[in-house]
Amino acid sequence: MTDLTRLDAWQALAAHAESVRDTPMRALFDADPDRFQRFHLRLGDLVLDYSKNRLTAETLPLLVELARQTGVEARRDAMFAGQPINSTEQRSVLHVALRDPTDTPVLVDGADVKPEIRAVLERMKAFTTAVHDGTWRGATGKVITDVVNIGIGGSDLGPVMVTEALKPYARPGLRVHFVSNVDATHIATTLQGLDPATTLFLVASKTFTTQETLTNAQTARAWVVDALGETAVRHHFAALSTNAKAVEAFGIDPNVMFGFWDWVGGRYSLWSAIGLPIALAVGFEAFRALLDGAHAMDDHFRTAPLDQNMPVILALLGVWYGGFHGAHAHAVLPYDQSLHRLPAYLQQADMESNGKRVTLDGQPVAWGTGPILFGEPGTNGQHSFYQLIHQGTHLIPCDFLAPATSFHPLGRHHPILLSNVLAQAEALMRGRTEAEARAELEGRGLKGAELEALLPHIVFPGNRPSNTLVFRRLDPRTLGMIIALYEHKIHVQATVWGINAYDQWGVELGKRLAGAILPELEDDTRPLAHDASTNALIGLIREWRR
Ligand SMILES: O=P(O)(O)OC[C@H]1O[C@H](O)[C@H](O)[C@@H](O)[C@@H]1O
Repeated sequence: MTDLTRLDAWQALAAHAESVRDTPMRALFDADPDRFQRFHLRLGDLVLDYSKNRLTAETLPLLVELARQTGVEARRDAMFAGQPINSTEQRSVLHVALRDPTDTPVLVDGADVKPEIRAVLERMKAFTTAVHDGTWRGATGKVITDVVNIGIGGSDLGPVMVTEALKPYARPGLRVHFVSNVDATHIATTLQGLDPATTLFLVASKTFTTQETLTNAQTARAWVVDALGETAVRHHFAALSTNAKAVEAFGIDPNVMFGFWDWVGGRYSLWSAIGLPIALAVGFEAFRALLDGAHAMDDHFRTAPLDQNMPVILALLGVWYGGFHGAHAHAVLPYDQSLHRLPAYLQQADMESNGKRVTLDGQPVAWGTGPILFGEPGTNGQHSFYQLIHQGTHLIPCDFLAPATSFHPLGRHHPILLSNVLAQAEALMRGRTEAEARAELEGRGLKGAELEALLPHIVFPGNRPSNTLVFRRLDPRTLGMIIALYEHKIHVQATVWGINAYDQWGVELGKRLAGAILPELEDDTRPLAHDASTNALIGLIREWRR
């Protein structure tokens, strides 16, 4: 691949960045009352305001030119066409096909994948209905009251985030739980208070080889068998996986195995059979609305011109700050308690996708790739880490998310919440100048040395960028749009940086080494041949648990 930093568009952006370095956003707003009009996009009930960014009239065309020169349109189209863009694994990347309700064929190795997708969705719908209406019962004939999804990473984070976000749509009478960590505390505390006769387990694993998931699933299986006998397994376990053989070996009835395919990446899989816990929690109609929202964003991404394309704009802003303003981190700040797991979900989606150090052709990158992503729901974050975002030495672009309406219109809560999100974005953009700070201190009656001593501490540099996503309400469709927006943002950034967003080799080494250490923890007589630190720590654990 060509060196990104040698592209004309990159060079032009570098020069442009220098020329605008001393132009604060505050001045840009003062000079242009139409700045919001110029720098916002709307898709249905979702508005992206990106006007509080370090953008002049020249910036966006230069960024869009960079997208052109790095082949953003061609690679987007290659993804939608089912080409094997995940080149290290020779796989297509087709989460977009999962939510496309049209009959337009999508070919993988010459075969249309749409009929299989439809068939699995139909089976998920039938199963969801059967659990809800009590046709599907436990081994003793009791209706199911609790569903426990056992999975980790992409087989956990998406469904957890969505079921939390869509709690207002939850079906009464059915509780959905999630167990992911191999730490026994997770499954033990989840099973406390559950009745094996009314509990259904979903074993969610694309590969069905993941150690944490299989360990938890075996524990759950033993818990069921202990209470209800071996024959109960087929009444209390279903599987969401691509690995039919391993599912059968576990003893799960193939009739309740819901399949998906290697062209669905784990962290992009909530739209597949991995979404079954979502459908069980909120009903199949709401799950379908989630898919439809994502599809609306897919259509927008596929067809909107680059300079009016939400995912493209979000992606290019990230490239702008990472490449030309020294930003290494990105904050996602949902002012919606229902989205409290969105940052956790996006940590995997973004960092596992774009935490890469070599280009598609294996050359080390000479530019920054994916940022460190973090966040907390507002207003909790304000009382925690916002200090650093306002006055620290790091530039941290922020995404604020805000629903115009709440499902819990209690007293003044929602206006107070929204006043905070708007104020934070305003404060980051405007800051507080020395003159303003001085006037404030004088107003408080301070003067002389006392005033001068406090003054530098209460100056805010401002000019700190943020995007604000405002939506009417957090319904399934809007949530689908927001998730797809981030998926495509990640895709576009990977294209510009020339990396593969769809593999995750970085998680392998730790797994391999854990495989070597496990027998050493289970048998104290095994000799140790690690580094001095690892040997000493194993020795300490052996000693302390004696
Ligand atoms: O669904 P599974 O095959 O059990 O995989 C679960 C997770 O395993 C690994 O951690 C991968 O890096 C993740 O991308 C994946 O989501």
